[in-house]
Amino acid sequence: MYGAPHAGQAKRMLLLGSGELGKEVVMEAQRLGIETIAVDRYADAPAMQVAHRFHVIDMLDGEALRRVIESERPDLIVPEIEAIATQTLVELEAEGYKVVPTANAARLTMDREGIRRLAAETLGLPTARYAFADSLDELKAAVAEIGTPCVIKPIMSSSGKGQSVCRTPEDVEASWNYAMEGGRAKKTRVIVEEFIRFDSEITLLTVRSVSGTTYCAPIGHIQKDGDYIESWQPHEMSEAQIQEAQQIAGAITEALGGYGLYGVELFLAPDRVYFSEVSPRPHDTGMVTMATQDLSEFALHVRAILGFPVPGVRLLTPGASYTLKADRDSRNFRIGGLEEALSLPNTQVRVFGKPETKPGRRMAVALASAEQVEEARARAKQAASLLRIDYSTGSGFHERA
Ligand SMILES: Nc1ncnc2c1ncn2[C@@H]1O[C@H](COP(=O)(O)OP(=O)(O)OP(=O)(O)O)[C@@H](O)[C@H]1O
Ligand SMILES: NCC(=O)N[C@@H]1O[C@H](COP(=O)([O-])[O-])[C@@H](O)[C@H]1O
Ligand SMILES: [Mg+2]
Repeated sequence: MYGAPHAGQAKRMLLLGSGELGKEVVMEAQRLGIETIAVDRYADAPAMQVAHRFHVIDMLDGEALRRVIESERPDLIVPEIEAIATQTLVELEAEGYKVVPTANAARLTMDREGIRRLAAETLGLPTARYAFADSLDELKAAVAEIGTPCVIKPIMSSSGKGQSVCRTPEDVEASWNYAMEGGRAKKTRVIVEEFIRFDSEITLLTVRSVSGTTYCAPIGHIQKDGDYIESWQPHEMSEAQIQEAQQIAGAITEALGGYGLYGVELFLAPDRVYFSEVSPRPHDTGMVTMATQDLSEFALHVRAILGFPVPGVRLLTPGASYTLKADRDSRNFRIGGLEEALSLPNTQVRVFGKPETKPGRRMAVALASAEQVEEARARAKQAASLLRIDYSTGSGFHERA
């Protein structure tokens, strides 16, 4: 039981990170009458535009994080990105705050080392071979140990930022420099991973709730430069592969605990399924569920974290998503082509409302459903290709249509 938003007995949810995924979480929470507070490092972030109120802080600053949380006293703290002062979340949880799914899950997934060591060393799950390095010299030694090609990533980054494939020992320095520019936190540590030649890769959305653990139909996806551009559901897999994937997802999510939706990333290789990483929150490739499932990944997350039942998830139709990305820096742009994109049957568009473009920044996504996955993929791709970003060289003032 809880009261109305803004009333004394409201249930308050505070999001740490306010991107496109958080925006949908806020909207789903509001459907259940929750008071929502969005936090991020910049103003006008997508979730801030739909939340009851917002705060702009550096979420890696533990003191600033504590101040905001103590001033809002939320019932639920919902991490939406990785780069947060997670040690402060661990302390706040010990003081009685509820962190979703748990503060430890946020802490372990914040850097690639925590989650990789848990998966590979504690749980014995199959992963790419890996090593860590804190300097260029250490990286050279790590690459020699793992061999080339290998993938080099800052331990704290997401959406492929700072990630590169190192094909020969001569590439190591360029990979190191790229990682140093791309990491989100001021950390110099990187992970080197064996390059896995997989047939395909999937996200297995896994929901932990009072009703137990439920798996969504597998989502296939394609990544470019470490960031997703296209996803579809269901991804065709053998029964044996599905069993293997669910076993891995069950093991890692049980170890992280709590209630909520997890996005478990897996590589499907001819000989086995590899664990790659896991988000203790809705996943970008899972945006497709807005077009395919009775409950989207966002609705599922909200239900689970509020302690409500999730008796099951139904896949209503095959579907696909395709992203629209910017290619340059601008604060003065317009997104167009919705008339054309939406003229395609069974197509939807989400425009995130980010105030600024950057090279590679995801600004919108096209969603489509169809009787067959391939048809949905073609339709989502076509819809996204009809969307466009116009970069005005005009006055710098917002133009109002
Ligand atoms: N060891 C590997 N072998 C082969 N490909 C890899 C490897 N590691 C990563 N990749 C490719 O790069 C993509 C992004 O890697 P990863 O998920 O680790 O990065 P990320 O920055 O955490 O991305 P996101 O935040 O979008 O999940 C993977 O989905 C996969 O396509
Ligand atoms: N792969 C993780 C992911 O997709 N996260 C989503 O992107 C936002 C950051 O976008 P930005 O970098 O464009 O601000 C995050 O806030 C989250 O919604
Ligand atoms: Mg990933």
